[in-house]
Amino acid sequence: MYIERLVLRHFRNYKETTLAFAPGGAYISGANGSGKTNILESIYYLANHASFRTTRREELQTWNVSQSAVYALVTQRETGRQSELAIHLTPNGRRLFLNGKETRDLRRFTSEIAAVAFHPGTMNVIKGGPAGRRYLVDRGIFSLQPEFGQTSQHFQRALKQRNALLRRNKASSHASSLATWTEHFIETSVQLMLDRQAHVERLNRALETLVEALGNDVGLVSLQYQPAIFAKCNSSDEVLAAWEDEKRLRERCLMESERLQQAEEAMGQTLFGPQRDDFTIRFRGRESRGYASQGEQRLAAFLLVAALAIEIRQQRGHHPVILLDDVISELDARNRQVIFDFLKAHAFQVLITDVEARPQVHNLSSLTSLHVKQVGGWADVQGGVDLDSTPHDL
Ligand SMILES: Nc1ncnc2c1ncn2[C@@H]1O[C@H](COP(=O)(O)OP(=O)(O)OP(=O)(O)O)[C@@H](O)[C@H]1O
Repeated sequence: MYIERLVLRHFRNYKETTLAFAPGGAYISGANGSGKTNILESIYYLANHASFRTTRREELQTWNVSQSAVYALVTQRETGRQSELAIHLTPNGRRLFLNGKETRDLRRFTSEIAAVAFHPGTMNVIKGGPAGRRYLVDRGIFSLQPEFGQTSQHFQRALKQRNALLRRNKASSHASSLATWTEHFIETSVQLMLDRQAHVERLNRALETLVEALGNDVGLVSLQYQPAIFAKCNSSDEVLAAWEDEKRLRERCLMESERLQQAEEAMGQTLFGPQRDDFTIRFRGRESRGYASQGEQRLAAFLLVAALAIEIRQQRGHHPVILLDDVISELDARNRQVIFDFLKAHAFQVLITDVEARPQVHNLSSLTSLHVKQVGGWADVQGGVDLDSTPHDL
């Protein structure tokens, strides 16, 4: 799919702006702070219902404004079918609209649009702590299976409830409700872990194919899932057996809950489960955080995003939009070439931001040029596809 038209209404520093994009995408230039990333963020938000730089929805809305919206007219490349998607941000939450009608069917909505982003924060998956890696994996699963949102919500609720119980002092009813919530927590944990494991296996297969197709000795990137419940387990046979039998995974969780019971009661929080999981990212067979150079780490992080894009295309049947924020100037010529080779090999729509307008320098002539500047505190966009060539009222 590609975005043909995008309307931003009171989204960050956009008051009321309509943009038209070519199927190949756009090279968006502008000074620091002009509003380039805001365009990419709005598309990512529409597709993923989350921003890649904040968890606070209010931050996306123009300061002191209570109603904001992002609209997109998207075209499915394969069939030419068009649909109109919108997210309204209100003080009571977000509302989704598909072809002008409000919908709560997240699966139907997200089947129309997909987007992946590579931005400065993506590097946290390698340089930062486990939370960033869990986020990368969980968001990846959500992009492929929107129903994963429910799995994750059920798990978070069970964790919150169990933590609340652990914090309360021991009453006679406490033990039985803790046992009930432990059982529920383990049930939701096992589902989450199985989804994570399946996603890692899928991504590793995609990475292998991707790296082979790119050739030129790019270097293999792979992920290894490290569930916290196995941290004290010395037998790899036991770990393998647990992945093959859900019952054993449950038993392992229960063993951990018993082992950590006293510590949990003393600290008033859950000390086992997937909220403590981690993933190892390997580049050329070695742990990338410790061994890979800055450039190699950047390349590894990009390849993880690219593999997800390929998986989305394969599983959902359409091409996601690729959002590259502020990363081109950070790469050396060789790594840049890897990215451009990847983009050339697939018919993705790509939006690239850069402080300077230099699509020709990078041989990206299929992209139209947009330039963003601030006028009176608002973003103003010049250039791009002629709006009259896509006559639609959004
Ligand atoms: N909620 C908001 N309401 C109004 N303006 C906002 C809001 N959030 C951010 N801004 C403004 O948006 C601008 C930042 O936009 P953006 O992050 O897209 O910049 P950029 O062009 O990508 O910059 P850089 O090149 O530095 O990455 C800043 O001027 C900031 O003050």
